[in-house]
Amino acid sequence: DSTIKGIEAGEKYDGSGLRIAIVHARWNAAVIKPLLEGCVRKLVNEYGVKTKNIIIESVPGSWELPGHCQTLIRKGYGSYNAVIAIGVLIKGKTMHFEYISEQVSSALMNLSTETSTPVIYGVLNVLNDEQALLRAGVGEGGHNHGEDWAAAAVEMGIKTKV
Ligand SMILES: O=Nc1c(NC[C@H](O)[C@H](O)[C@H](O)CO)[nH]c(=O)[nH]c1=O
Repeated sequence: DSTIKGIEAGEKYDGSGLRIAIVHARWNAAVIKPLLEGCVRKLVNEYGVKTKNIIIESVPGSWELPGHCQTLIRKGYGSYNAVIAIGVLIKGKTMHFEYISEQVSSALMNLSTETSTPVIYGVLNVLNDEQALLRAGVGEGGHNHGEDWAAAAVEMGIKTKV
């Protein structure tokens, strides 16, 4: 899968010295659960990040992700090497999806560029449940994007470590 090769190109990263925060929404919990599990499993088993250095917090929905990531970065005084924001936006019958998705995406990007902490974009923007579950590794031919976000967090956490 080119996504995996693209993210994991380069040397094997040692995440044992990293401290990573994961902020996840609770909306669409059936998809959030495998994404979160896949992400943590990859951090620990593949990159050696210590479980005591993985801080996991939840927020009601994706709309709350940027604000809480900012709070953790500010409260942590730069002690997180990376923050992973996980959310699942599923298009409904209204324009709600577009308004949330657009704002959340740019807010997370701004947070990443305005602070010295890499903010990994772990928000699925999909049209239906089936698309969401496949991207959480559930179902035939699925791939768990939570694993990719873990790889990106470790790489960027190491590259920005002072
Ligand atoms: O509407 N759909 C979704 C959603 N709405 C709630 C929103 O993020 C926020 O929590 C509330 O508006 C309160 O501020 N949040 C999601 O993560 N996924 C969705 O698919």
